[in-house]
Amino acid sequence: MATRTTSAPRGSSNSKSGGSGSGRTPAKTGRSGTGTARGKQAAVVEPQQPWILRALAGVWLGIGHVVGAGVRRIGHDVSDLDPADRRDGAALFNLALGVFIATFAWWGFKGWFPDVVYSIVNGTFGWVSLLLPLILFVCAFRLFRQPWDSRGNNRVGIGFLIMTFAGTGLAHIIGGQPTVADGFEGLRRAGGMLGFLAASPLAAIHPAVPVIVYGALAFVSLLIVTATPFGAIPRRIRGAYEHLMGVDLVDADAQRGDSHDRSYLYENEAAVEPKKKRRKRFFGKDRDDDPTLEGYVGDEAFEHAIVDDDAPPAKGGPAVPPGVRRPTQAEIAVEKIKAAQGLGSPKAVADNATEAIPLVTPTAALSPAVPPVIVPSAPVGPPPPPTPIPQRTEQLSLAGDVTYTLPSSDNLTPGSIPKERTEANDAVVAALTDTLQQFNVDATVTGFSRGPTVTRYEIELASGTKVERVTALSKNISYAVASSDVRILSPIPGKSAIGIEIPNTDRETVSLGDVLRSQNARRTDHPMVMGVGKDVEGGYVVANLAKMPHLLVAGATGAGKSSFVNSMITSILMRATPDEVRMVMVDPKRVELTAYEGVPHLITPIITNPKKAAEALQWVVREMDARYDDLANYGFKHIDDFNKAVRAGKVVPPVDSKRIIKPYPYLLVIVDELADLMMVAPRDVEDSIVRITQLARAAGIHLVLATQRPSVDVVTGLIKANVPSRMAFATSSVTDSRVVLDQPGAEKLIGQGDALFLPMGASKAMRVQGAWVTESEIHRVVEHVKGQLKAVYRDDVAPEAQKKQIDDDIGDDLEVLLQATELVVTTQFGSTSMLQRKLRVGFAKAGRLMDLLESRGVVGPSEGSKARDVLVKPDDLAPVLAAMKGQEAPATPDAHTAALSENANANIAVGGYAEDLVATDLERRKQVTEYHDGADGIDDEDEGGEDAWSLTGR
Ligand SMILES: Nc1ncnc2c1ncn2[C@@H]1O[C@H](COP(=O)(O)OP(=O)(O)OP(=O)(O)O)[C@@H](O)[C@H]1O
Repeated sequence: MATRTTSAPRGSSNSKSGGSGSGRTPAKTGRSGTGTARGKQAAVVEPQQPWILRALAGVWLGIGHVVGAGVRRIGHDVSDLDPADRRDGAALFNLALGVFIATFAWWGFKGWFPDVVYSIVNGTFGWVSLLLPLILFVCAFRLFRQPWDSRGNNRVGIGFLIMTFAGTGLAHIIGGQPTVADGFEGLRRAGGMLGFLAASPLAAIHPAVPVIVYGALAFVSLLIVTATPFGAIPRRIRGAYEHLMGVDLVDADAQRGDSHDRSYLYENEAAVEPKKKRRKRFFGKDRDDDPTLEGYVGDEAFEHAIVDDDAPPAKGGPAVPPGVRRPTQAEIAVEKIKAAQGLGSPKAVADNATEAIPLVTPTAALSPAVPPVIVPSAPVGPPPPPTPIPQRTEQLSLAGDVTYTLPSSDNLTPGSIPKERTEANDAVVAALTDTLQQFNVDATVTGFSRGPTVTRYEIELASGTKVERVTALSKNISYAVASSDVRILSPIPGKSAIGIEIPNTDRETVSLGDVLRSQNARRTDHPMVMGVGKDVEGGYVVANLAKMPHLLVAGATGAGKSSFVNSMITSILMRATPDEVRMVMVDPKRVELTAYEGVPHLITPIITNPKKAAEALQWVVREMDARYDDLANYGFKHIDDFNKAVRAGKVVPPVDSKRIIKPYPYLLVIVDELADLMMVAPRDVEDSIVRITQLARAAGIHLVLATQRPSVDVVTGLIKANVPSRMAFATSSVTDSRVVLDQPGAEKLIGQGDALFLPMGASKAMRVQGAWVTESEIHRVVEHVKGQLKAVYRDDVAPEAQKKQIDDDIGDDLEVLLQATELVVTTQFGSTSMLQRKLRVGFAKAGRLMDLLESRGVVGPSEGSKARDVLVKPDDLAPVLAAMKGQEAPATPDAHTAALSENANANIAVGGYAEDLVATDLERRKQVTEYHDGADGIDDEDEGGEDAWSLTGR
């Protein structure tokens, strides 16, 4: 692409970023560590080494830095290299070794030590050892000047190795193929021992074979060292000719403008580049430092598998008069967009911009003269019209001929029209491009998609630019856009681009009504579908709770959990009848879910007591077992199949059973603060949750667990392993984010409904802005559903749930206190020692029980060693016991009768329910629970193959 060929010079960018440190991750990190900090450490001698070694290393490095500073100033000055990138120690070693070999190989120095080394080097490589100093000098030069270019350095090193090997083979043939038997002198004058070993086996076939093989290998090694692909050889030869003869063939061609390579030169204004630079390029010298080399077709072939396929001007295109520069692709692109903007048609602008964006050069994009040609990647449309959600007539007749209408969508008000692009976005684009430019990162902002809370800006890198160079800038970007909540996605899933998510200074609220009226929400009438919110691209996100199948919602206080839970419950109330979905709500905070008290979808009053909540979870386990028994007895794998068969009349109870089999509704269990439950009964709660989550999917039972304390003692490993879908709102620490999502990210969210949604099966979390539903909307919906049906609660879910809490001072002693009361009242004898004996408790406990009895008015005050007066008559025992249990009054059979008749009046089938009141747990397992009112409601068609979540169009 032109963006790449015409990008800012890599060499210069690297050289200029020196000193910043954060401007890039050094190339050597691939080998030696993770970035600048590590690079800096690498220059420091390990502390455990003896001081003498540290001192020597320090001296060596000091000399290396001095020599390196000089070498970096030769020619094109690269002395502002980042200190963390330097590899002066290694470079100095190459240089010193080269000088040392040159002393005897080139300058004939004598002495025992040079003689020994000479024998080794010359005996190994023959006369090729004459080239070794040169090779080492080149390596040292590269290491001093381009230490960050590890790939380039490796390439040159490998090229030289092959060249040396091939050279010794050829030298062996040229030197007359001496053998070991002829003595070492002969080998030294040829290719040394290495040449002998390399060439003699091939020469045994035919003397021409090693010449051909090593000749070819030497040629290839030359191409590798100079980074010349085969296709670029003619150009290099032409460059050599030009250099030798002083003719500027390249310019002449460029003016004709009819070749691929020449087109590049037009784009890079290379037609006017000084000859000196082109000469450098030909010799492969400084190619990484030479701005004109960037993108030179084929130059990078050894380093980059993908060769740029930029569209050059067509062959034989219109000639450009000498002296007139052909417009670059980028300029053409910008002109196109300008023209489209002139038309005033947003579509034309978008079309042309889409076409043009890939062609915009960084220079064009960064130039203040040219406005950033950036459009939202996915143009955002207006919210769905507030048309009513279609009524689902087939599901609305409840058992007993009750007509139930779902709440009208008018109850949920439409949100504001989302904006595609605002001034705030333009300001951020300018700040981003400016930051990239300042740090010489060869990348460009190619587009953005504006979501309600954050906008994701897309950055494309030029060929050869490391992703880390952008990610390392995260703090600078935060600084530039004045936001601490910058999140970098590398890459954006499914795109070769880096995403930078930056909060909108002008954020928008996502109305639940809009989400539920969106296309995807309308496409299915599955009763468990909820409106989640909007993603970063502005698409509506809806999710099927039945497919999740269990969800963990976590986030710091005030991050938006309760609002999410409200949206979820309201979605269910808007879309499902009580026959389709029943709910158990646990709200230890006591305030969050009170608005839903009395909705007919509840099977028990909202549970606020954590102890009762733990019991309710155990009830859910029993309910699940009962459903499983039914599935097993009738041979079904999923409750949906069972329900289908029931509706088709294919499920017949045993002849002697009075049971009426009805479809099971989905059961949604919502816990608004898991931490409170885990505090009172961690083991029981965890056991129940794990059992439910492992099995409940097939039974149509789904859990939603919300917590503001996503620590490991609340969201234990076992719970996590079994709750596959996660919704993370802003967390207070990265640790919390890891607990919820197994990855960081949630700590960077900005609260107020900003969330990362990781549904089951998704590998990457999706950023969404949660749907928002106001209290008055909730009130309207709840009034509608309550106005049609009264809630019919089961007693056995959380028997004490609707009753008063036991007094704190009784604590865990309720059972024994009841026994003591019974004992004292029936015997009318208030003695502590009697309690000790009869209840088998210690003196201290018996004394405490007596104090409790006194505080409840059962006995009088202590009278020394005498027994206390008993103030309650045996006839009044029952109300006293009830009061101690926290009950208003003892439950009477009449209360049940009244409830049952009320249900009957509401035409709800209560047969199963009445039976359950008398059934023991054991019997229940056999008989199968039928707390539900009998429904014919789950529309199974909608479930096939549908994902747990999906994005809609707008
Ligand atoms: N989806 C949303 N859209 C807009 N604003 C929201 C959204 N969700 C939450 N907020 C804002 O954030 C505030 C706090 O949200 P919420 O009460 O849901 O937080 P929470 O996580 O439940 O906190 P806590 O744990 O203390 O109850 C809300 O009062 C509202 O102003």
